[in-house]
Amino acid sequence: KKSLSEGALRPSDLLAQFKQTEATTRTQIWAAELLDNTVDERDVENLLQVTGCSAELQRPSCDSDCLSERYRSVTGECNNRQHPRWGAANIPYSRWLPPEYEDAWGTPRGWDPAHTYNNATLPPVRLVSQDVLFTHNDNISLDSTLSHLLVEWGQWIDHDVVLTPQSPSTAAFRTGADCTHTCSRDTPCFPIQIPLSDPRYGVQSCMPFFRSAPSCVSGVLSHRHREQLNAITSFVDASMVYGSSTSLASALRNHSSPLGSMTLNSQHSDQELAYMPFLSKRLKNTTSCFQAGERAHVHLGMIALHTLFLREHNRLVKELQLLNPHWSPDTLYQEARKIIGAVHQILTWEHYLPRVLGEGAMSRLMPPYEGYDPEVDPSIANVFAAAAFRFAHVTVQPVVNRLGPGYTANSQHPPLPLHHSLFASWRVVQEGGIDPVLRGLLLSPAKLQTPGQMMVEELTERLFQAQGGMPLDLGALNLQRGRDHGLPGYGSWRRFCSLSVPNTTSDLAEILSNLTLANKFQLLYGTPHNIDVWVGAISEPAVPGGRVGPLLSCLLARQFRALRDGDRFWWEREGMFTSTQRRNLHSISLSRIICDNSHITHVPTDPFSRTERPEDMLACSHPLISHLDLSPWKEPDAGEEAGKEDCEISGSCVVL
Ligand code: HEM
Ligand SMILES: [Ca+2]
Repeated sequence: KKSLSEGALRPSDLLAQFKQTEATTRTQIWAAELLDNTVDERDVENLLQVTGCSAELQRPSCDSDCLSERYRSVTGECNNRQHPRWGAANIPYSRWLPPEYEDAWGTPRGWDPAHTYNNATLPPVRLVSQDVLFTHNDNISLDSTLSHLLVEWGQWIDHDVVLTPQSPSTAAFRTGADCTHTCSRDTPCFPIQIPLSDPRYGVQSCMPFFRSAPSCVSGVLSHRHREQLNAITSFVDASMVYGSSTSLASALRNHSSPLGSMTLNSQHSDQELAYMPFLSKRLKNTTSCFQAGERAHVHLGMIALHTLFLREHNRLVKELQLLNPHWSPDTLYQEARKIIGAVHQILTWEHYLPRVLGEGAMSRLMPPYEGYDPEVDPSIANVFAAAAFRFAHVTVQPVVNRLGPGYTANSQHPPLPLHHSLFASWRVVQEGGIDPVLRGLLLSPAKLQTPGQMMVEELTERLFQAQGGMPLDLGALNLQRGRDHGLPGYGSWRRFCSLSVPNTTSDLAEILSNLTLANKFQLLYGTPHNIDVWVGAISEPAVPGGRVGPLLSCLLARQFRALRDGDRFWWEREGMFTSTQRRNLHSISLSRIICDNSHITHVPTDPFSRTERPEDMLACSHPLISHLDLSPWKEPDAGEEAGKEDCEISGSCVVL
């Protein structure tokens, strides 16, 4: 706690930590960066052979035994047998539209402030953030029907499907300038200029920004432009719990457990319930951080969900072992992982997406499941990672509410400004465990996105401030990231989605149903075509029953549909689960998972809906908070395990 107040880490260090990747990814991006800075084509050929790029560029070989039919690989490789890298960790994002960089190769949009697009220059991103996004913390409207847990679920799923590594170099390649200090654009530094009108002007001349690392395919001569990389599996497979690399998955497992359990924290517990283990390496000068498959310690909401699912895994393996005492630790681990993966797909598609997209858009853009389609590429699209799925940044509350038993305020864990909840594992350990955070998420409403109330100042003015140093601005980062990735402007994406393309301010005012906002955009950008896609998309009024406009519903639905139809291990696919197992899984609820893995005794029937009063919560024993009945997982006596042995040894397959 003490060291946190000493200003030990700068906000940009924390952002780098936020994007921390594993050794496999790091080797690959170092190699890709080396390639990116190699001028001689013959050297490129040689480097491709010898550097960490070979892992990305070679085709993996896929097993065809029955285990590979039954369980996903950790890395996502071979999910699609014809295209074994589709959806896997450490592959480039797919492109739905070709990139529009400032040059043919990969210079970000807005690199040269005088460069024109459609006869207009691009405004500094910080100016857009100040003029369009900035909202005082107390000037927000609350969502009348959705809980803040729904918002957190979005970020949780984001951590399942997207992780863009930033450049591992901290100094400019050409000049050696330190990216955290320089105001010159020199790759990988792409600093965010502070405009004259900015309250920060005079205090700070630039906000540091590191470009996302290039992927190795950028070095392949036939490819011809820069691509960014996804370090984790794109599938909704709970990779943030289990890891996206075999080494991390193995490190997170307790190998001495006969149950196939996950490793737990050996130093602390939450009134007898487990915590995640600590990272073996500490961030410089800070208290310990939790470790999981992915970004476990970034803020209290994520820590709570990570802890919940870690406990749920260990609860499931125990139950499964009681039903099938003959199962090996590996089988128990894999079966629990498979159930947890299915739970994530069900909660996301059945409970989360309909609220975000609205029932109408959901049924139009996400028709009923018709089976696995090996022609569908489930890889994450660049525009989804760098823009579309960031929509929920404008629905985040500025305060993290923490509540005691009975959903009452408690001085041991008071409400926290959001920036005090980031990188604060110690608060969970020292201030009451995960229960107060979960209760806060269940009882707090989401922030409502409105044209005059976009992103709270906790995020635009105080991001990663806790440790001192000049804070970052999440709105500016999102915009700069889109330019760094060469995302085409708003108009191109409207066209891509077969929506009308605004040419004038009045066209835009009609689409946005807001003349003031359209005028602001006109002043900033000069033309609707150039509006950065993220800010244009979040400015559209929501579709009926949803929380995003038409452009976002198109982009989000397209991605989630591909994640469903292109996943060979989709939970509803014939043969994945028996029909009784499927039926039981379908009735799972996040409230039940909270009841089973915390000390919380009362929960809402529907935890993504807003609950106004603690009295509206139901006791965990209430029949509406239904249990997941695991009896269909019981195998008919010993014969089946023999089948599993067969499966592992001879490759013959037994349907569970
Ligand atoms: C407490 C709330 C949140 C904080 C503090 C936060 C913070 C951040 C930060 C610092 C980044 C990296 C920005 C960059 O350098 O480009 C980021 C990226 C992102 N965020 Fe959030 N976020 C929050 C909530 C959410 C939610 C609710 C969602 C979605 C529903 C979301 C989706 C994303 C996505 C998709 C990315 C891109 C990730 C990547 O490419 O690696 N975030 N967020
Ligand atoms: Ca995943």
